[in-house]
Amino acid sequence: MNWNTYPDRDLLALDLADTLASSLRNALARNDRVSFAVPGGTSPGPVFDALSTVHLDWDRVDVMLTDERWVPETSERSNTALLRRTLLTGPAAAATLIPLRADTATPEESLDALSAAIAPLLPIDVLLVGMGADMHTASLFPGADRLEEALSSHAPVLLPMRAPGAPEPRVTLTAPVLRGAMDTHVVIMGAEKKAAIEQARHLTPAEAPVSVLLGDATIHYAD
Ligand SMILES: O=C1O[C@H](COP(=O)(O)O)[C@@H](O)[C@H](O)[C@H]1O
Repeated sequence: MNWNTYPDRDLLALDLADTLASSLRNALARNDRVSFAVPGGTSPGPVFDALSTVHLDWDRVDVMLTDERWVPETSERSNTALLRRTLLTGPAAAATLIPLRADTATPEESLDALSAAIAPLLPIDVLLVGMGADMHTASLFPGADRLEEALSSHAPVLLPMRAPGAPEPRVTLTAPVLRGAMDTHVVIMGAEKKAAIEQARHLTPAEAPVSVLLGDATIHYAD
């Protein structure tokens, strides 16, 4: 894995937005349409703010989340709402959002329809993921009920996930989908996450799910 360490979080956001824009442009030069998978949570907002202002052929970009919490968009925990607020605005509003949430009581009821929309867009051209201090990435949490299935090389595109560390059910892209991305970036902030990601390399995927995609990834870090 390669490290990019930034003097502060503002510079990280600007520089990472620039890096992602270059990667998207390169992919757009090769393909009619490009898939771009992004995390939710607290870390990526400023990156999305910066990236949303960049001019590129957003109308040829399919944007999807790496994972979603099974909450309505009115919830402050909705990753989709974060995306609409921060990334899918300005020039980037021309991108197509591929939903990871539908209006059913459980993720299981919508899984087939959500998966069918994602499958034709694989492999992911440009992937940005976040990571929790517990070394989860997307919604691949240590101790989650379907983690073993999601880490398998035969895993389906998308799985529901429930975990002790997650207050609501989730849906998540699985390990083979994340690992198959053409260009992978990880955004982390704070010393606790830096120590966690360094430790993750020496642990099993079940203990440290983020380790499955660190091989070719670039880590973007600021304190
Ligand atoms: O719950 C989630 O957590 C991770 C990490 O989020 P952060 O708030 O620690 O930055 C995130 O990557 C994932 O997409 C999200 O659903």
